[in-house]
Amino acid sequence: METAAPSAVIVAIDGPSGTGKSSTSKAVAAKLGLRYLDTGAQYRAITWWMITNGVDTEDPHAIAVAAGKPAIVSGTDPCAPTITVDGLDASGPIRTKEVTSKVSAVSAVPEVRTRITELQRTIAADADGGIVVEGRDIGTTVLPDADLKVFLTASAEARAARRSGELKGKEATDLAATKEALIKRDAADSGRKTSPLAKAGDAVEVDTTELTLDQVIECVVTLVEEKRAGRK
Ligand SMILES: Nc1ncnc2c1ncn2[C@@H]1O[C@H](COP(=O)(O)OP(=O)(O)O)[C@@H](O)[C@H]1O
Ligand SMILES: Nc1ccn([C@H]2C[C@H](O)[C@@H](COP(=O)(O)OP(=O)(O)O)O2)c(=O)n1
Repeated sequence: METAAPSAVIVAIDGPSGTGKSSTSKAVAAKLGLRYLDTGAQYRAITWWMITNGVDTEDPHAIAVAAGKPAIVSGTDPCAPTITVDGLDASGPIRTKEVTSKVSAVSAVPEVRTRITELQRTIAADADGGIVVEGRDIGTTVLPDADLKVFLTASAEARAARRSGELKGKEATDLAATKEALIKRDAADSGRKTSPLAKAGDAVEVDTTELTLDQVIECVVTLVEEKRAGRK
């Protein structure tokens, strides 16, 4: 596996849904002049492609056969991240309830993980100044040599409240249903055989339940700066 230039810092941020991975990673990357990669968006993009191309998302064999077909391209500017599938802007369609309900099944298929993991490693290796990569298995599988690994957690109540606040006005939602869907997705992501959601042994765990987003961002920025100082 190729690695980025020695001065570059690679930060892996993992954790379950609603713990603040995306918001924290984007802000940390923007503050520190790093690139940013949302790996969940890539799994959502391949799921959207399967749905729109008539692939049965409950058939792992059909998913495996199609896994190499879509061209998925991620733009890594933390101030304006983008994702396209076969040249089409997928940033809106990948956030629908349908994609959210099917993404765990699609991302559990080993051929999908191999394909997307390769893309992620290439993007990280090409990020000259360094990158913040967020997901579920970045510290454990995708970038096990990352300079800093952070594992974000928060209570299911806090995570559901954050998510339903976000969904309001877009698609009908209620707190109990959001919490139930979130717990179901956590269980599927943590229980799959290939590269499950897990904290790496050398990750710093940050419980964000009682923290504001700004406090979490500050905490991670400090951790990155400490790592950089330690390498000098
Ligand atoms: N510490 C926090 N306190 C309150 N709200 C937060 C916090 N962290 C994130 N949020 C909000 O919660 C929602 C989900 O955050 P997000 O970064 O998308 O989480 P994840 O990527 O882990 O699913 C967003 O609307 C975000 O603004
Ligand atoms: N590194 C990753 C990132 C996401 N996934 C899968 C599992 C997740 O439920 C989905 C969607 O991830 P995403 O980060 O967009 O989800 P949330 O923002 O937490 O709702 O993708 C994965 O398997 N591995």
